[in-house]
Amino acid sequence: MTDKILHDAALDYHAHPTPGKISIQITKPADTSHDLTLAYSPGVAEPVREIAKNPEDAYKYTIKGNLVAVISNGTAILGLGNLGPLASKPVMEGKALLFKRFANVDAIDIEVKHKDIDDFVNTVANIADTFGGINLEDIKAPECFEIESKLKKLCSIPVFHDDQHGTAIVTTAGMLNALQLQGKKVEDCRVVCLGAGAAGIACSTFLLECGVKPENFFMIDRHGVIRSDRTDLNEQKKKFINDTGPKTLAEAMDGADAFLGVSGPNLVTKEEILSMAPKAVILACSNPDPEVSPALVQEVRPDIIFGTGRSDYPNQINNVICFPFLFRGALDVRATEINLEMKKAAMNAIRLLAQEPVPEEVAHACGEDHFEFGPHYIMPKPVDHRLYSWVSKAVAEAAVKSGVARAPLPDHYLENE
Ligand SMILES: NC(=O)C1=CN([C@@H]2O[C@H](COP(=O)(O)OP(=O)(O)OC[C@H]3O[C@@H](n4cnc5c(N)ncnc54)[C@H](OP(=O)(O)O)[C@@H]3O)[C@@H](O)[C@H]2O)C=CC1
Ligand SMILES: CC(=O)C(=O)O
Ligand SMILES: [Mg+2]
Repeated sequence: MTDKILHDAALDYHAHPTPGKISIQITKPADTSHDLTLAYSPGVAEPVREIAKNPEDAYKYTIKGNLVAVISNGTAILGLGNLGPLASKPVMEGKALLFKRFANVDAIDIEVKHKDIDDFVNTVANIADTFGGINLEDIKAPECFEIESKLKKLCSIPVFHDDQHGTAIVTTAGMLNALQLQGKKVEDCRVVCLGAGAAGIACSTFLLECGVKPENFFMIDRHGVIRSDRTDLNEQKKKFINDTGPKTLAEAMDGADAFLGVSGPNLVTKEEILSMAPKAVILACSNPDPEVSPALVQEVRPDIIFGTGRSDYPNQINNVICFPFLFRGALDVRATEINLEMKKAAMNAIRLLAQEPVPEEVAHACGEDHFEFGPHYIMPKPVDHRLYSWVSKAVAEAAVKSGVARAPLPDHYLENE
């Protein structure tokens, strides 16, 4: 598809037949005066009184338990930058669409104008009880770290910054699978991460948690490798200081086994790709335009396993493969938070599902005849219905096991055991 055709088709899709991508539907009869007596006055007073006595009853009588707020301030919209809250609305509506389509989670977008971090935090904290969970989205670093940490303390429902943790879960699953296919041991690999923001810091933390050695790991921002001789590092970046040699992206890429891009478009050169180790891995996740073009990598280094954040190339590495299913599991057991155990469970479920035989209908939905675990299929497709049971169940079980569930595992998770 040319850029012009995509531009026109995307605008047409968003504008027609009704503007936007989501709407609200009613779930109870509202046709007769009896229906209205129950739905509104006087009947509605009964659940009001019950919830006033016992706030947990909000889960019983309202949509709360299946409702997620997708909240942004528009400071890091995909890889497009700080374009403000209103411009982020199509992305947030998109996340709501994905929540509903893939995991039957009702989600509503909220775009927040604010003066400072506390203004944003107070706005979100003051409306948090409406929802069963909060998905923070496209909030730039380093503010996102303070925002998430303050909100976690103030809210009794899961607060999850998707660009940090959803991205960390999918990139780690993709990286581990790709390295396995290339016959490389993660603990021996030299890994480069371009991007030290919301996604970069969280992805790097998770990769180190899952076996990458700190001495083999190079994080890079606009000013080069994160090293101790830099005077401009924030506290999160300082955790990734590596003084073993490289100062630039080009130096770090020389001999690297893996590259993770969570930065911006077209930042990696042909020479840098050529200098990577044999059978390397590149996950260029910047949206909508990756750090390096798939065509270039295919042309100069066909031995490299390559993934992007987009759905129109093989190996989509995008947090859509995680967040709908992760929240499904968390909501199903009324988890109070999304902890490390739940994130690891999601990562492993995604990673292992990719190694299973793929139903034909999944391949057909993606315009292909067949998918098989290999260089062009390292991750499950978002349309794979098995993500619902695999990831949600793993997350719910981990929540119960780690003591953050307020409800038992629902029966439907136990049915296939
Ligand atoms: N595929 C997926 O699922 C996801 C992809 N992403 C992508 O990751 C990217 C970053 O998102 P996010 O972390 O939320 O944004 P942030 O604004 O929090 O972080 C951006 C990071 O990228 C670095 N960066 C930007 N431009 C350059 C450059 N020219 N050279 C080197 N480093 C650069 C910044 O460096 P500095 O610190 O010096 O400013 C910063 O560390 C976006 O493109 C986004 O689309 C994000 C989430 C999910
Ligand atoms: C996918 C996503 O969340 C992003 O690019 O910001
Ligand atoms: Mg995002």
